[in-house]
Amino acid sequence: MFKNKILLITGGTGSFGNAVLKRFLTSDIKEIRIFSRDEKKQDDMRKKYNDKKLKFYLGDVRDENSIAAAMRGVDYVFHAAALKQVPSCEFHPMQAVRTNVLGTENVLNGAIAAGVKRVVCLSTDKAVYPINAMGISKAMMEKVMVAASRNLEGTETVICGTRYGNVMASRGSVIPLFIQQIQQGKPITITEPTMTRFMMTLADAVDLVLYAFKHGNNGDIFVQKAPAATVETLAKALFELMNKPQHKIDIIGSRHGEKLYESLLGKEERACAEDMGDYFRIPADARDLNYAKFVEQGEQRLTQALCGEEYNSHNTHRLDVDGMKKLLLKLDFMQKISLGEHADPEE
Ligand SMILES: O=c1ccn([C@@H]2O[C@H](COP(=O)(O)OP(=O)(O)O[C@H]3O[C@H](CO)[C@H](O)[C@H](O)[C@H]3O)[C@@H](O)[C@H]2O)c(=O)[nH]1
Repeated sequence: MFKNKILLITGGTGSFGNAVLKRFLTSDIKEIRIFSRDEKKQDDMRKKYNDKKLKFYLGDVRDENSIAAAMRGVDYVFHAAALKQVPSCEFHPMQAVRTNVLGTENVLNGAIAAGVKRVVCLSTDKAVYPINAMGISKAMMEKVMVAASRNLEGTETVICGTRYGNVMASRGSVIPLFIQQIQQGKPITITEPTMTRFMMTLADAVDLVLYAFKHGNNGDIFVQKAPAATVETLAKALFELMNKPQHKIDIIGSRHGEKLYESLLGKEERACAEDMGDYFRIPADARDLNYAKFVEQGEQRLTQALCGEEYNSHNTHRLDVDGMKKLLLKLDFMQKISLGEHADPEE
């Protein structure tokens, strides 16, 4: 199916890039281009995979020229390059704008100019009703993506997106942190016990992007249905899996730009979203910029949406401690930890 095809992954040295390319390396794809600004990680990947299908492109999504060079001949793009850390974006919001918003514009322009067939842009639940700079910049990224998708008549390009929640056990996230604290005999630091987060594995995130890749129409955003848990439930599940039921907890209060729960679909979006079983598809609003529709006429369906319910980590399926343990044990990382072995966070 991928014979003679070339895939470009922006931000390809990150955990998503590593996970997705493992799936493609075993396909009949001709070439996978890893585009990133991290020379050291590229070098590590080159050695680790040692595969002729992999080509490395040093560049930055902020730099159009570097994108143009990498895009030549490309068929598909997964756009994963982003500044993702909430705290650092909070202190440097213009850096988030440059990479997440303007960088996306550059990637899309480059892809359209090069005649790329499909582009999937990766977004996050933090882009829904955003309150922090990272989420705001990703919400703008989605708007840039949807707007670009409206101007593709006469081209071969399809541009769509995905939104996913926290990736369980990703580097720097709460699961490896709690595990380290437990292993070191230190109290675990809970921000707010009732705070909920969607629980997704890295494999789920890759599946979602591949689903969007196969099924996406111009301007669609795909969301995976996922369970959620409170931080307290997560902590108890880890205590039980690590045989430390009485481990001490410190409550530290929430951090910069944090929400009590995350939303994967706003209520306005949920009313328009198509339920596809494991996924929701949010189609782009197909109306044109006819001002009368916005100002004088309105639309019944959208008015109803204002009274609807969003899809968030408080109202999705809620995991109890046993459910959380089961999900955690799906991760190789967690299986090793529960056996007392060393394990690195999910790549
Ligand atoms: O010491 C801690 C750290 C976190 N948490 C809580 O654990 C949950 C998850 O925290 P993470 O830090 O794992 O994830 P966040 O939801 O805060 O978001 C993180 O993951 C995102 C991607 O999903 C981005 O990378 C973001 O920058 C990064 O902060 C949150 O409720 C948080 O308050 C604690 O209770 N104690």
